[in-house]
Amino acid sequence: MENTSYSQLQATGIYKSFGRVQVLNGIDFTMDTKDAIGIVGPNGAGKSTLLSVLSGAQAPSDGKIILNNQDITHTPARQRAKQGLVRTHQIPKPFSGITVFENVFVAAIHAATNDREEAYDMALESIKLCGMLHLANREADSIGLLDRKRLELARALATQPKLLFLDEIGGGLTEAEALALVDTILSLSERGIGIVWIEHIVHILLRVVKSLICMDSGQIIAQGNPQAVMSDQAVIQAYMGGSVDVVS
Ligand SMILES: Nc1ncnc2c1ncn2[C@@H]1O[C@H](COP(=O)(O)OP(=O)(O)OP(=O)(O)O)[C@@H](O)[C@H]1O
Repeated sequence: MENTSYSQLQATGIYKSFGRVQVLNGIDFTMDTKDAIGIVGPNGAGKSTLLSVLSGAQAPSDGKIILNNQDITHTPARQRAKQGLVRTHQIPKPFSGITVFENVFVAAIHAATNDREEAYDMALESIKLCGMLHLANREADSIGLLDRKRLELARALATQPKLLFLDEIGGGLTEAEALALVDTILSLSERGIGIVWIEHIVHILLRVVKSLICMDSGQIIAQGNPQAVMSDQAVIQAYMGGSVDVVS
């Protein structure tokens, strides 16, 4: 599952409003398969909405999204997944009534290949990578939160992503559980999958990402070296003067 092909995503002048509420306010964002980027920011900053717009779940109100020199601004999420742009969700939503393996297989057959044998192999490798082989035949409904998060990751991996967007995949986990996920995510980055990870547990995030973006009120207020971003005055102010957890 080594990702050898290069992919570049470029979003410029992204705006998104819901009715009168302006949620994204002129975002410029560029990444490629070499990147591991974290996104932080206070609640309501627009982080999840940005991932939705980049992955195609929601259309921007204005702006342009280019993937490998091709305009995908109006390309639906399912098509973007086939092009290698995939996101996980804050609240994992496995298909109920089927097994862990079947959940991952469905993802592979929908986004990666029409060949059932190939989809089987992709699903198996994704499940192994996420340390879930022992749970492959369990009903997806019956597993705990950490394993549901792993399943969310395995389903995303089975689509053979080039750029993977993780939305608070550590949320709700204990410290030890979140650390267990870090190793898996690091191995994906090492395999050449570009990672964008929104996470409130910053010291966990900083174990993986090489650069950090802080958003507030629909804008990027700081970006670059993670430690520099977390000690930036505008970032500290955005967290309402409170100190930001950067212990690593
Ligand atoms: N579908 C929607 N309709 C109306 N408002 C929305 C919709 N989706 C998001 N919003 C609003 O947009 C703002 C940004 O939400 P978003 O979830 O992107 O923020 P976030 O930075 O990811 O927050 P959190 O860290 O709490 O998850 C919030 O005020 C939210 O209520």
